[in-house]
Amino acid sequence: METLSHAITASASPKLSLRQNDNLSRLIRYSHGFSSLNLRTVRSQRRSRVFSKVECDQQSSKNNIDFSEPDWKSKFQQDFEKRFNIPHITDIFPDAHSFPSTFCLRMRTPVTEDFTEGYPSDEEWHGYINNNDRVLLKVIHYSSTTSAGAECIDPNCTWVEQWVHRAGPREKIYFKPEEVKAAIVTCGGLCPGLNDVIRQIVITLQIYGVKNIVGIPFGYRGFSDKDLAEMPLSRKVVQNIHLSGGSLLGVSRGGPPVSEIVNSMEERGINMLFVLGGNGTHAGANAIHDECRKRKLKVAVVGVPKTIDNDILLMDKTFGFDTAVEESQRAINSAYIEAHSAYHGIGVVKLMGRSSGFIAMQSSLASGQVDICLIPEVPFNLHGPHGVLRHLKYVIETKGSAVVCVAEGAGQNLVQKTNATDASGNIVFGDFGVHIQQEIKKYFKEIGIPADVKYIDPTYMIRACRANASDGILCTVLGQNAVHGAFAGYSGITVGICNTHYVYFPIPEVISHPREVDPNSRMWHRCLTSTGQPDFV
Ligand SMILES: Nc1ncnc2c1ncn2[C@@H]1O[C@H](COP(=O)(O)OP(=O)(O)OP(=O)(O)O)[C@@H](O)[C@H]1O
Ligand SMILES: O=P(O)(O)OC[C@H]1O[C@](O)(CO)[C@@H](O)[C@@H]1O
Ligand SMILES: [Mg+2]
Repeated sequence: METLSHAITASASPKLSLRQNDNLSRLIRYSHGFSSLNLRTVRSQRRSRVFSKVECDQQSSKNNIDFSEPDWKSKFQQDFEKRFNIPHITDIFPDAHSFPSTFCLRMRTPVTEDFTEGYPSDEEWHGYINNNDRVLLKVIHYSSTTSAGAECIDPNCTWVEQWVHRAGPREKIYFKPEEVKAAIVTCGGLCPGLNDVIRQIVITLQIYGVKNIVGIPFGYRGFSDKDLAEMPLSRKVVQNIHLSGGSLLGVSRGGPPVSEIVNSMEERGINMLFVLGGNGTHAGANAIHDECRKRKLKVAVVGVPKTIDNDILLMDKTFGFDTAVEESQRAINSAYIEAHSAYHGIGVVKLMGRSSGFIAMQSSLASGQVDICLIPEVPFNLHGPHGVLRHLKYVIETKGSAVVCVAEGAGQNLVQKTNATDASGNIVFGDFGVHIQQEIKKYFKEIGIPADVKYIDPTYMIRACRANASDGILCTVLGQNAVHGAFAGYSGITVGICNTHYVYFPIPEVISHPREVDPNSRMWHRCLTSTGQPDFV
């Protein structure tokens, strides 16, 4: 189905200025409420077309939204509620029994006995979340589509409350702890905090009374590779794992088809699966959830979004991102010291972030030492009167040294395509860091100004480390909430932080496309204010 946003971005007029790009991105957001879309397509097309209001109107009618109808807002909200409904076991097992929760913090001792005499509970305790509790997804009321970062639904930017489900322990649970076999799997690239999340999932499962907990080694591959044995997990095993980075279970890209994964889950008797990973992993988790439903299996599949790239939609941030930004400071500071101590020193730092520039933007903001920040979401020229190199010359002439921070995915139109993909099918990028370093050297040679260029690529150092305190807390809450969601009978969901509150999202809504830096957002504008860089097109 061609979605509204898709259609908006579907055709082209090459090379937009930063301001034009801003307009387009604002209007993409403008349509976002109605549809999901493939952002890979949008990103490549986003720079290629200016959007008109007439077209928006045309498209909105295509999507059965007529803003002139007096009740369009309630229709939108009903549609939103449907989209953000979180799948529940009772959807396929209407007669599924629920039980009083075994999760009760008033219990004096952890559950170690069998439940032969019934489940322990404390009727006085009121620490549960009501299933009807909701959290506001958007908290700003923009009065105009021209407001910075405006995310509008209709041309008047009408305030429309959008509610999502609050995460946390429920009073009724849909799994008997003694019948649960829970499995945890970590997929994709490494990310600070994976061990913290594994640890909290295990600890919380045990508090519910689950004894059969296993780790699946090396991502989805662990479901199919007969040489990889599942790892029994307990509080004792995970007690100190958060003190080091990486994943106790190991990670991998690629892996078996979904049907094989579900076959393996059936063979092993897994009825709760916790999946830690990024957008690819979540696409897999959702497919596993669908397959389990197709086979009428009473299984809860719950995701915990993991990515240093911060490219998962709708959440304040993903765990590991803060730590990656913090680690990046060392690279930027080294680049600054090298550049500052050299005659006409230029430090270039390349930071990870496959298709989203969040790490580069936030790291530049945090350091205060960056003069030019280049991210994939904002087009730029290297050469020409408004190009990066001309501005670099100006910085050298006025400040004596400069620091350039580039995101891994920036400037891909300027480097040779690799035509390679990794085991999961992700495109392997050309090395823009090396390219810009060479271009800077060439340019200064050509104009006859000496320049001492130092290139730093910290690569995996920003993610192969232990989570910082703030990520540690985030991981703790997300891990616990993942278990609460599974026991509450939800499946095909993921946990997130939304306006500082914790929520459950249906998986498809957070991965319909990778989240990107909005060039019209206040945060990008703040970054520009901080670096002092101009528009490079
Ligand atoms: N559309 C999909 N359907 C099913 N499985 C998928 C899909 N996309 C990716 N996967 C599987 O998910 C796993 C992880 O995917 P991927 O390597 O893209 O990492 P990711 O979860 O996006 O994390 P990262 O942020 O580190 O890239 C792989 O095992 C891959 O096979
Ligand atoms: O571990 P790999 O496959 O080299 O992955 C690198 C990619 O993973 C990430 O760290 C997370 O998606 C990206 O920033 C980076 O592009
Ligand atoms: Mg990914």
